[in-house]
Amino acid sequence: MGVIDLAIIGGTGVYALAELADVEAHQPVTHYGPPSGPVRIGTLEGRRVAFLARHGEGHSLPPHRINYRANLAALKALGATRVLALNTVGGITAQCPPRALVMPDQLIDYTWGRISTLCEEPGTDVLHVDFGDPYTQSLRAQVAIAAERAGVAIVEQGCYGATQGPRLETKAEIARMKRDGCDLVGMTGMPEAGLARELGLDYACLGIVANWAAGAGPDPDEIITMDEVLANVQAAMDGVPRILRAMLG
Ligand SMILES: CSC[C@H]1O[C@H](OP(=O)(O)O)[C@H](O)[C@@H]1O
Ligand code: HPA
Repeated sequence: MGVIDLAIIGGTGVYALAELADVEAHQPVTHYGPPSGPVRIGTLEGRRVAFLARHGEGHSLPPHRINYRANLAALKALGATRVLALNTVGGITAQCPPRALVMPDQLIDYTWGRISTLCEEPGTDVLHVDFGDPYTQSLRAQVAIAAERAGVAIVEQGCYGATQGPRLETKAEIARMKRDGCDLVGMTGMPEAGLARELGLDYACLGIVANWAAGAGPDPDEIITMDEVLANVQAAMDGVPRILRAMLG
């Protein structure tokens, strides 16, 4: 098993990485079960890169049904040590408008009922990992430098609020999250980040802002549609391969 220079987890609207060459599909089954779909390993800028679609390539898994443990364990078993998570998000604060790319440095977990740790089964070691900075600072720095080199604007700070979904939030929930200090809202940021830490993986998140969160935009009564979400993700994704190339090149 060779080294993987970078593993990418794609979220809503990002089901493949077209830039990868010489792609091979791997179907690992982990101690925690199978991941969301095949892990596709190919080359980019001459480096080995893995890609996994978090919700499955046909987007068949809602956020609370994703086997986050299997996804991360599969990437690790295949040789990944650093993981860049792409997360489609709603923007809550003014610096996070639709189509912005935002790399959070903090998160708040509002999810419930998900398996959120490796220490579930009897006999496994009890882990109390440090999580004060939930994203790996060195990887965040690499992404920031790459974005600058590539000339792609990203917001380098923010707090990601992870909600349970799959429904979107109420205006009151978003107002509370804003008071709590959240800049972004998504449904998959946890337990993924916590599990990555337990597995000893470097992990950072690049949030792709797809919409204003409920009540947060200039028109507080705007209805959030999947058409809007997917169109904005597609537009904002334009800069992501350039960032990846600059990270790897
Ligand atoms: C309105 S789309 C909601 C859906 O998109 C995000 O997924 P991901 O983080 O995997 O890109 C969000 O968390 C929800 O799952
Ligand atoms: N809320 C939660 N998750 C999301 C949103 C949102 O508004 N947009 C994209 N993913």
